[in-house]
Amino acid sequence: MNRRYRKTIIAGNWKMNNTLSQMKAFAEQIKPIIPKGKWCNVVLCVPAVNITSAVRLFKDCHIAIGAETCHYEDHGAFTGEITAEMIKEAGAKYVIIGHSERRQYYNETDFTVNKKVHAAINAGLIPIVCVGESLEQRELGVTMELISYQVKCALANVPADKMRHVVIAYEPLWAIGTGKTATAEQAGEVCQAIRAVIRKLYGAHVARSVTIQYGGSMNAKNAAELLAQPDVDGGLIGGASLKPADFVEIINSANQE
Ligand SMILES: O=C(CO)COP(=O)(O)O
Repeated sequence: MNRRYRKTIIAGNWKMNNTLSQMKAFAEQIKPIIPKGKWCNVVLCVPAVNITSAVRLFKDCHIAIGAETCHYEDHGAFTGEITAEMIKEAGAKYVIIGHSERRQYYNETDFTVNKKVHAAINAGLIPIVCVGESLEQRELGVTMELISYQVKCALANVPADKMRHVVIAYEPLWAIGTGKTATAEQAGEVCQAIRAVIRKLYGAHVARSVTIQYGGSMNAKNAAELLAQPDVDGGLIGGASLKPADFVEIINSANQE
């Protein structure tokens, strides 16, 4: 019922996959099968070099485009990096911030995640902020504390009126690319806890409006069950977003919710 207050967002995270020609082939395959009168929002986050082409290629089928990271400064001597404004001008609407692979391999910290969230908002992009615990942390029983800490850090000094344009993605590290999905109950429980943190920070009205996704081995088979959880408002999908038929099946599951 609360879904009326917020958007369901199915977002693919292509990571370092799909060249321009592979993306063109994907677009050809998905166009005839993607549902038309959809009400969930569909996003593909693609490698930065392909953002402009992706915007053009997927316009007809109403797929919005996102980047996979951005820098937190608005310009400067940061060889190889790109700003949120560059992403925005390239035509993207979203940017993933703080993905666990960025945290693990590129020294992304809760502090830089917060700076990037601000950079994204200032540029007019919707940040998809990733949080999630490792298997060790889950086994130690500190999942909720950790998630709460990550959410609070990411949203530090973000004013309430900007929260309508912030998406949180709960991605347990042990479920990413492993084929091991969180149970619907586990996903629902943590997404509910994230909403409770947002409620404490911003009040019930804002908490009700924020889209919270689940990510981690979501696929055509398990999507419906995960998306049936009242606090799971969509998915951030890696592997299955590379296959047009599977991705469409996930979109169809979301449309039925
Ligand atoms: O990291 C993810 C999305 O950001 C999840 O990846 P998989 O769906 O491949 O597990």
